[in-house]
Amino acid sequence: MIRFATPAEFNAALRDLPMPDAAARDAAAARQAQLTKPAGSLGRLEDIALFMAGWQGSVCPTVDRIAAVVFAGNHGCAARRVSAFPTEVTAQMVANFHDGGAAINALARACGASLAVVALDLNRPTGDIARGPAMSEADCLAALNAGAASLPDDCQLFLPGEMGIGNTTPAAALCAASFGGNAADWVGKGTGIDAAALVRKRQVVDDALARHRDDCGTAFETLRRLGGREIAAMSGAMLAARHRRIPVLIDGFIACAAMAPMARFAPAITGHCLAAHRSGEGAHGRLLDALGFDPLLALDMRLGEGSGAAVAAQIVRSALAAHGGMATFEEATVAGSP
Ligand SMILES: Cc1cc2ncn([C@H]3O[C@H](COP(=O)(O)O)[C@@H](O)[C@H]3O)c2cc1C
Ligand SMILES: O=C(O)c1cccnc1
Repeated sequence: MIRFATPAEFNAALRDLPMPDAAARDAAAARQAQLTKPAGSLGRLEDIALFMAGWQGSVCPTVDRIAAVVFAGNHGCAARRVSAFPTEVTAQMVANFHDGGAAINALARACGASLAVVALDLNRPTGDIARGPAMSEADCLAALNAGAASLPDDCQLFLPGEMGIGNTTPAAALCAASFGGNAADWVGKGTGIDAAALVRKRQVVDDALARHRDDCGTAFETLRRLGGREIAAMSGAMLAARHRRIPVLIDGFIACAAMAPMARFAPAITGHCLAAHRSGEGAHGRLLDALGFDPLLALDMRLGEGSGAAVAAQIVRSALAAHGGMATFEEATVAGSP
């Protein structure tokens, strides 16, 4: 199991990324060319099947074991009233996840995913990013490692999710530090804030950028200064997944923001990931573009929790069902192209 003992080890793990199995991908492409359909007629389902073949190292990849993990954390900057909801909701929603009543519970059940919940020090919010770093080195490493340790052993597709009142604020700051621009480019309405809260939220992000931007020289330092525990946990989990060649479906704005500092310093990190959807959060389209993702869905969801990833997992299942389950022209004695 991968573990990051120091910030340098985390940054180094980003430089040494395994690549997909090109031979398995080529074999899957050759099979696809034989299936009883016009070439390319299953569109992006065909791309998904090849993506999964490469990462699973198999001509007919399968996706029987899907794992969703929701990471939860609290944020110092939430005291600045940047969310439409109070911070107690984070812990209350964790209880709801355990009781099976949240959207991700229902959507994970629907796509056949297991669901685990990792609550990270909810009674100890991060530091206010407008005034100082979100986390100490030790706190940030602990969060990264909690994420890396959360991946089940035998998982074939990983769906990281998050819950943390206020977390679209650090997410916006991470985007600006990683890809440029300021609060006006990256701050959106989150849970549905009013105009006054939007002004406060932009101020927090601009203050945080003024304070930290020049010190964001590595992925670790960017996450430590501007992130949050559940965000760093998603980063650690997605990086650990790469080292185990487990493909990832990335959810909405916050999950993509967890990828942003890693992608800034190691653009190849996105290679084992598909973007599940474009969420309703205003800047998510811009973030997807910056990461080089073309999302599978656009359903105006803006929830988080991994909910969009769980919906998109059904598309991955369909892609592999077609790829593995269809007959070839020869098997079905259907005439191929002349
Ligand atoms: C009941 C409830 C359930 C949620 N599940 C996800 N979020 C989402 O909303 C939060 C981010 O928005 P903001 O930055 O505006 O606080 C995160 O917790 C995110 O996961 C929820 C929010 C609420 C209120
Ligand atoms: O895009 C998301 O995942 C999102 C947007 C708003 C609030 N919570 C999550």
